[in-house]
Amino acid sequence: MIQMKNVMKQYDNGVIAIKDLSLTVDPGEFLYVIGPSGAGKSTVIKMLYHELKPTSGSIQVGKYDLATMAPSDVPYFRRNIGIVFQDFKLLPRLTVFENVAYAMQVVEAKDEDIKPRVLHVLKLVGLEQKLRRFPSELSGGEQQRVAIARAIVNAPDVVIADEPTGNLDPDTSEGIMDILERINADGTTVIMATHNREMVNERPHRLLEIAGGRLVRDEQGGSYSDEE
Ligand SMILES: Nc1ncnc2c1ncn2[C@@H]1O[C@H](COP(=O)(O)OP(=O)(O)OP(=O)(O)O)[C@@H](O)[C@H]1O
Repeated sequence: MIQMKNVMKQYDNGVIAIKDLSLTVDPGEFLYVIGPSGAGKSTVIKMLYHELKPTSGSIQVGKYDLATMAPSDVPYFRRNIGIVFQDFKLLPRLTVFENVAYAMQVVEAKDEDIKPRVLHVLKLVGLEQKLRRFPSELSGGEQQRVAIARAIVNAPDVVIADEPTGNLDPDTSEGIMDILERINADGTTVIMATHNREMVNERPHRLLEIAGGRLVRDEQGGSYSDEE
């Protein structure tokens, strides 16, 4: 379902962030991407959702070849991928309900489908009581729940999360992980970059470690020790 082959990424300033990365992810996997600061984790994540293009090599996500995808295909590709950021990136002037509904409106979902689906995913993340709140009236954990609801509202095959618990305290992070694992248990592939050692060790999943722009470890249920 996801295949990266000999991917290299060089930024305009000459920095080679990813040197030669090959990787296959099967449908329904839960994958952590770990590594020290500057290792290239965000670069990989951004290439997977086509925010960045590889300088060379190929990336296949579902039926899309991201190196050659026509611009007109990008919205269709994005529909099938949910993205969660460390800083939530909610629209501040929209309510909880509207933030999630907006993700369906941009892919031109039918009006009559939007309300029931948005209510369903907000219930799934435990926010059915806060539909009319604005992001500024929510805790960080609640904002991240809205962001996850938004990421899954179009029923994507893949959810990609870049440090989703990076701004949250340990208890709140547990709640976010519970939700991501529940989504994964329903069949959605989850790919998550993280620095959170405890989380990785307490909830073992496939572990990819990147260092200096290369994949240095790919291990099912691997642990993340202090030396890394
Ligand atoms: N827009 C950019 N332009 C130039 N260089 C960049 C850019 N973004 C990242 N880099 C460089 O690419 C390398 C990899 O960065 P990346 O953000 O992918 O690392 P990371 O593993 O996600 O780090 P962190 O854990 O700190 O978020 C670093 O050397 C970084 O300085």
